[in-house]
Amino acid sequence: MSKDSPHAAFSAAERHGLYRAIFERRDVRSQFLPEPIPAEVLARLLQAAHHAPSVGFMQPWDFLVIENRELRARIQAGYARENARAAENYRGERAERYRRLKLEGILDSPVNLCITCDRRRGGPHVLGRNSMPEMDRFSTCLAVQNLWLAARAEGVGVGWVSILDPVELAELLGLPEGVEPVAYLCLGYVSEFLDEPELAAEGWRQRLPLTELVHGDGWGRPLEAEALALALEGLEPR
Ligand SMILES: Cc1cc2c(cc1C)N(C[C@H](O)[C@H](O)[C@H](O)COP(=O)(O)O)c1[nH]c(=O)[nH]c(=O)c1N2
Repeated sequence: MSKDSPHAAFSAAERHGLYRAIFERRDVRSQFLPEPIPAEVLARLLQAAHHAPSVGFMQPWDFLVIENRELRARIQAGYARENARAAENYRGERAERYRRLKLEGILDSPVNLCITCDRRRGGPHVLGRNSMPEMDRFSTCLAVQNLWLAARAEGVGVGWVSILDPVELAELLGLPEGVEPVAYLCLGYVSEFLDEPELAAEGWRQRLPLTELVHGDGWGRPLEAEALALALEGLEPR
């Protein structure tokens, strides 16, 4: 343990770097640059993803690195169809606003990555998955987040596209039975990382106050720990 890191904490500079990645990570759709991501950088991102926690150490993920433009164009066509369907959920001004949002960068980014969940991995009895079988999907999401944060530290933007028919996507990617697409991601360097989520900047939805989301000994009960309540109120707005 080093002198400036009691209780095995990181140094102040290291902590700063980690929190920077967390607070400055963005979902990127509009700011992709076409230049390729060097193989060493992409390899580091995949390694970060592979070091995510997983239920029973199941490691249910696989990573499909998708470069072929023709395949990506077919995936984007599926997006366009699904997005038109999604737009029908809105009326009037909200519908107009929805149609103006750019919600994918499938062809603008130099590479796409599909992170899948192999529900069969580790056999029928995975430690920790007996009562909550969905834990494999949640584990896969943690791999996504590891990659997303590491990418921010590397200056690489990531955009998650979920406006896709999972059955069609699985077919296009030749996924075997029992393997599901969890995250379809667009990756590339960017012209800028926005200061706030694009949906907030576009006036679609704002970040909720954290103080309203932290409860005490039960839903809706106030925090017993007064010091924590005060500390939450004292946080700098982000
Ligand atoms: C599971 C999941 C699925 C999606 C997303 C995220 C996640 C976690 N997001 C990105 C989402 O809109 C974004 O994370 C929030 O708006 C917050 O912005 P930042 O990520 O903080 O920039 C997203 N964005 C988008 O433009 N098209 C999409 O289909 C999706 N799908």
